[in-house]
Amino acid sequence: MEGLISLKSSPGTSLRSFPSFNQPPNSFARRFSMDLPLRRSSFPAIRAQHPGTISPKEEEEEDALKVKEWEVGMFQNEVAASQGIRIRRRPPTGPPLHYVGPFEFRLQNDGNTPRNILEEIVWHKDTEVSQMKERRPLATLKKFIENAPPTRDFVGALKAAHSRTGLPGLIAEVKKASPSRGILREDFDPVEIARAYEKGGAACLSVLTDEKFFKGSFENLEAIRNAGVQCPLLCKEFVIDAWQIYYARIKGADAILLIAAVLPDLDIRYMVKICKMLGLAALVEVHDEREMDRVLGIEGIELIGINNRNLETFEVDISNTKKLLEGERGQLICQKDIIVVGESGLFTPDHVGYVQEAGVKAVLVGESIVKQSDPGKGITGLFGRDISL
Ligand SMILES: O=C(O)c1ccccc1NCC(=O)[C@H](O)[C@H](O)COP(=O)(O)O
Repeated sequence: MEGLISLKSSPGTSLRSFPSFNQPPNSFARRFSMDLPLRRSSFPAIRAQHPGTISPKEEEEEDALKVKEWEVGMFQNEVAASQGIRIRRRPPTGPPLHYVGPFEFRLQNDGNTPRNILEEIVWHKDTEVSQMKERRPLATLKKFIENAPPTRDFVGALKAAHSRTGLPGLIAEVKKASPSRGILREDFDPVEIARAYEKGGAACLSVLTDEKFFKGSFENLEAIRNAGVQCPLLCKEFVIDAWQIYYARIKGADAILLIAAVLPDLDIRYMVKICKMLGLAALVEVHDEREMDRVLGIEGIELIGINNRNLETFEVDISNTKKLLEGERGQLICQKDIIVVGESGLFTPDHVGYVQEAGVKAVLVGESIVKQSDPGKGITGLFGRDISL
């Protein structure tokens, strides 16, 4: 457990028992992680419609639910840590003071400061997603899905491009900015860039939907889909909740990213199943051997991305792809017929050749092509030849 929690009773009050965070994770955590946000969402809505109609008892219930939700966050952190995941799902300081009633609540650890950029993104995402869920509950999303156009075959498009060109199939990224590089392109028109990529021979596109850190959006994803771009689309998000997968499907995604550095095994298993149910491909991203071994232990994975960028330090090293595909891991990947995508830091035909030699059948590239005045020609530069033919 991260640090110590001290609960001091205020004068004249007795100390209520507070659940231990070291209880084994069980259905409790799962139940709350799925149901709670939906139940919570009704409270603010009711309050908005009927101001002043929430009784003290209901308010107490709402607070109790928020406390439970915070406990779940702590469970999730513990489960994740046991799998070597360093990213904590939520800040360790817990719910605001009034949620714990009469107690003074303090954490004696490193407080609310994220340890690295990935953790900062995840903490922000947690707040963002709960707000989005309140505005559009899952039940509403499910209705939209019934009328959504069918998904396109993301993995099939990569395989077809690889067989056609003899080169890794390209997932070209529509990326305006990044935490490590800042703004990559000032005159950023997502649809124009997507069309240029398609014309340049990209098999699939990756569209960043995170607004705060990457200046992307779900509107960009939707606009590209509605513009008639044929390449299947990857929703490049920081998924922490199954709700986001449903939302991505509605906004036109054909595939979605799941990051092993953020998601415990059980979440990956569960989310991969949801993706299948919705007709989406899941690109499960790993960065080190431990993450690769965890993901290889999960049934039903068709697509693994090896990120050459360490998302905690920004360090990029393309030899990471080779390292993770050597020996038994590479053999197991072949046996399981998994397509591997080499991600990040690819700028030249030599780089592409290097990761292809290591065993990838696809590459995911952003910076080197999005920065070119004609991103389609950027693709020709990246591969050393025109791959649209
Ligand atoms: O790109 C970043 O700075 C970054 C920081 C923190 C988390 C994720 C980040 N990038 C996501 C990606 O991995 C890349 O957008 C993608 O692989 C393309 O990389 P590149 O070709 O190097 O732009």
